Amino acid sequence: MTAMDAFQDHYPDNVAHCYGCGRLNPHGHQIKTIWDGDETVTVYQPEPFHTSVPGFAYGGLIASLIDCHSTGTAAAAMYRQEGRDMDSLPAFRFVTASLHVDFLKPTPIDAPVEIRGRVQEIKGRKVVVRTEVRSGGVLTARGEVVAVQMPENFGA
Ligand SMILES: CCCCCCCC/C=C\CCCCCCCC(=O)SCCNC(=O)CCNC(=O)[C@H](O)C(C)(C)COP(=O)(O)OP(=O)(O)OC[C@H]1O[C@@H](n2cnc3c(N)ncnc32)[C@H](O)[C@@H]1OP(=O)(O)O
Repeated sequence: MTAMDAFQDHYPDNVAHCYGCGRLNPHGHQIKTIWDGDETVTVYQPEPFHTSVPGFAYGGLIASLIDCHSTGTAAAAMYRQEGRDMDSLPAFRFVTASLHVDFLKPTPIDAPVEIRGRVQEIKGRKVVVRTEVRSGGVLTARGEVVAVQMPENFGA
């Protein structure tokens, strides 16, 4: 893979339909996340229909971006820890066990948001990711996600 490939571009087709991050979901956000040193970065431009209070983004959008940025970060961190290529099998599939968001300031809707994540902990099947959301360089939200490798019997 090249340095600019997004993590989500490597998700196998059968897990590429997520509303937040699936490249095969035409109605979804289709976020793209890359490494920047030890941090991960996603940049996303909200649309006018993501409005909460006019001029500002809906909190659910911000939570969704944090969520999928973090599950992607969790998968990428596992590959990095094991020194594996992101296209190698078996794939590390992560789902969200816990999503915590602090909304610090309103997030403007008319400017790109930048989400940066750092891996806080990797333990067994669990990865904890801390994220910060900025608009125009201003910190507007913080998140913490517990991502867990999807069990074989997921949804059973
Ligand atoms: C970059 C490379 C790319 C290559 C390819 C990659 C492949 C693709 C990758 C990705 C695909 C895309 C996927 C997108 C996903 C987007 C996000 C979503 O919207 S996901 C939908 C919403 N989430 C659910 O529906 C989960 C429902 N919950 C469950 O199924 C279970 O509760 C699950 C799997 C999350 C955990 O259940 P257990 O039985 O497997 O896990 P236990 O053994 O209990 O816990 C493991 C560890 O996690 C902690 N944990 C579990 N639940 C927790 C919670 N709620 N809060 C805090 N910690 C929790 C536990 O304390 C434990 O940690 P301790 O080992 O003790 O340190």
